[in-house]
Amino acid sequence: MSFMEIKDLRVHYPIRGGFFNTIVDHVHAVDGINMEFEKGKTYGLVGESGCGKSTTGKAIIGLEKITSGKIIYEGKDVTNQRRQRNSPYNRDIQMIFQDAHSSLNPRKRVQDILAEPIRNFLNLSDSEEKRKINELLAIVGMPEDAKVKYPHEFSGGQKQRIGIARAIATNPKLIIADEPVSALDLSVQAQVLNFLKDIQDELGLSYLFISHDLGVVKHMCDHVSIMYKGRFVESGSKKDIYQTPQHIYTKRLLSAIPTIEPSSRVERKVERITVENNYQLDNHQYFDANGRVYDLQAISDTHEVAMSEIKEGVK
Ligand SMILES: Nc1ncnc2c1ncn2[C@@H]1O[C@H](COP(=O)(O)OP(=O)(O)OP(=O)(O)O)[C@@H](O)[C@H]1O
Repeated sequence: MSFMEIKDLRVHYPIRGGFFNTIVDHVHAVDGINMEFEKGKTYGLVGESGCGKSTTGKAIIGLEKITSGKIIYEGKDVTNQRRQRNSPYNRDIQMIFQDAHSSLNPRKRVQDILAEPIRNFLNLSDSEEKRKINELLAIVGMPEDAKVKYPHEFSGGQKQRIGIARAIATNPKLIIADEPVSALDLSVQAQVLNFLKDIQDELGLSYLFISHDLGVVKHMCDHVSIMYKGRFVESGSKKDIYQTPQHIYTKRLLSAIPTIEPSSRVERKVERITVENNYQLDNHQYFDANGRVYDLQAISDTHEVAMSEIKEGVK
């Protein structure tokens, strides 16, 4: 049973120009997407830079204006309530950002950063608030004395943990995680991802996990939507998307995931020999002796994808 539905969501940004700075066109950043969220599940949103992932997340939480479409939360249309301070929707849907540093107020101590959502949404006494702050720090694995420090006194991974503590302060149902680990070192990435999974089980959270990295999404998500130019080209369970992708764009994205599996490394080497026997057209394409053009990203990976990318070419 889903607790939230996104229906035909569109966010179009006006492009202004001309002498009078009038609207001359629109960027269709999000162009008619549908989603459903169930408790305790993680939903991946994947696609290349500029395809509309962040705009989707921001529109859902209310940081971006929606051009059309609806958000139904627990059976109610909340599309126009998203920006209302202190609404149940604002309490239950939280967000964590790629850049934990700039999302934390540098002038506030950790205890004040964490107290803000608590004061906005939970009616606690001073002593209960202090207890809640200690509890949040313990959940995210930070020592109690962290609360008297400022954000700049922490490492990137620790700052992201503080961002997560702030997001879970209101006991949310859904956390929108926009590239939450892409600014972190690889070893810290794994720690934060595993930690997000642990608290998901403990707190019964759902995530909308936004990333350009299909490897990370595979590790985290139950359901995946592939976004291209504001639309979903394909959506399905993790198994569907990774084992039997249908859309050529999904196949291309999958073929670009680096692999450390020895058998795949041999396959790549064979492909590279094939590439060397062809002629390079530019940085992105090769053509073979018959004048057929291959996409570089595709040809450097599995043969199956390379074949499906063949186009009529110019020799
Ligand atoms: N405020 C804005 N005004 C006009 N266009 C915008 C605005 N914000 C985003 N866009 C455009 O909307 C499109 C989608 O942007 P968005 O940031 O959602 O992409 P993304 O998939 O999250 O990319 P990235 O992974 O690089 O963050 C892009 O073409 C972007 O240039």
